[in-house]
Amino acid sequence: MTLAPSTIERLTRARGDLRMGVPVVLTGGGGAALAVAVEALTPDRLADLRRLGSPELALTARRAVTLKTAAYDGDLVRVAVPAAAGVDWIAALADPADDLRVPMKGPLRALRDGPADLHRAALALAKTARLLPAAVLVRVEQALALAAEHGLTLLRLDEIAPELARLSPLDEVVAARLPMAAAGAGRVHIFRPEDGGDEHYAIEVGQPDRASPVLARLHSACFTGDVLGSLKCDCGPQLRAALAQMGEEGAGVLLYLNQEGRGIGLANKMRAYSLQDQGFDTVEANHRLGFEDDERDFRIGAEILRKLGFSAVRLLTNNPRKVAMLETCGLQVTERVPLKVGQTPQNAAYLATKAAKSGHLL
Ligand SMILES: Nc1nc2c(ncn2[C@@H]2O[C@H](COP(=O)(O)OP(=O)(O)OP(=O)(O)O)[C@@H](O)[C@H]2O)c(=O)[nH]1
Ligand SMILES: [Zn+2]
Repeated sequence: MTLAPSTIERLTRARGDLRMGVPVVLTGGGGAALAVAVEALTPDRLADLRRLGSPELALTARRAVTLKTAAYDGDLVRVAVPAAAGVDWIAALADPADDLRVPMKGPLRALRDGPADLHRAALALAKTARLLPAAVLVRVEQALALAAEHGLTLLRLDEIAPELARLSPLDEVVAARLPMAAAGAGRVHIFRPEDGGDEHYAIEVGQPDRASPVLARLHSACFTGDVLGSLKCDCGPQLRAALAQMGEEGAGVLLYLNQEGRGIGLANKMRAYSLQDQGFDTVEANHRLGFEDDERDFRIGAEILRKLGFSAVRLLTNNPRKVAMLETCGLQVTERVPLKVGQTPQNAAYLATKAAKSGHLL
């Protein structure tokens, strides 16, 4: 009988739990803790956690810079949650929305004793659940009994670490013909990751020859640009120009990767936009939220290309990192084809920041 969920299945379940505000039990390094995502933390849950121990707030080192708190654990900080602090106090540390209005959040007591592995895992899970990278943890003794009694998902660090590091296998679910304005002979393939993550799409134009380099674009989802015609970025015009060029050449492959907001999700991207309205640039906004500039996993694109039988590409991009990552993943990039469309007065500063800070070629 193998009815019990596997590690990958429990990981998927844990992401759902975190999004709903349900605690997840993490064990490893000789200890155990209950973790709740800050974004979904309610006063009742916080009170329940306090009955078990002293809550600690885990934030990334990026967020710690804005809070002017030393990140003793390198990539993260553990802040002691005072007895009088409520959900609002915790949320204000995790979410930069009110940083400018309420700049003084301290004094904060950053913890430095003991390992931070459980906190690190909680932050990794929150990120993959597309939540703010912030979690409240309470150390517990009887982790197994607690999980069993309350029906909580239990994850052992040694079993989830390899899963979090590796690329989840992607399976093609279905493919169907799709005539498009830009390219009549289109075919859409849907790929589904086994870890319950977002599906990704491949749009094949014509019948590209697998024996020679294919004109390819790895396009990250941008709901605001692709669908709404946002003037803040150049995504929509890039998407249409790439399909048009494939249509003109009669062959190509466009991957539409659901890595909205450079991998932070649409809600967090909108939080970043709101910070941009306060005067921060695209990179600073990500950092204030606690993210890296770019949280995308480019291995996904490489894997889908390989699954479709492609080993060499002419890549439509202005981003040298995409070229480098594809090559690291074993795909040959015979040519970088520039894609310069969609410049507007509203996105000039955004594109200049990408060139100055993220190495994009103007
Ligand atoms: N976090 C964040 N994401 C943004 C912002 N503006 C656009 N994006 C996202 O940035 C990504 C842009 O994707 P791409 O156009 O494929 O990638 P790129 O790195 O710009 O490279 P090329 O377009 O290939 O040159 C999309 O996922 C957008 O949703 C922003 O201000 N903040
Ligand atoms: Zn965009």
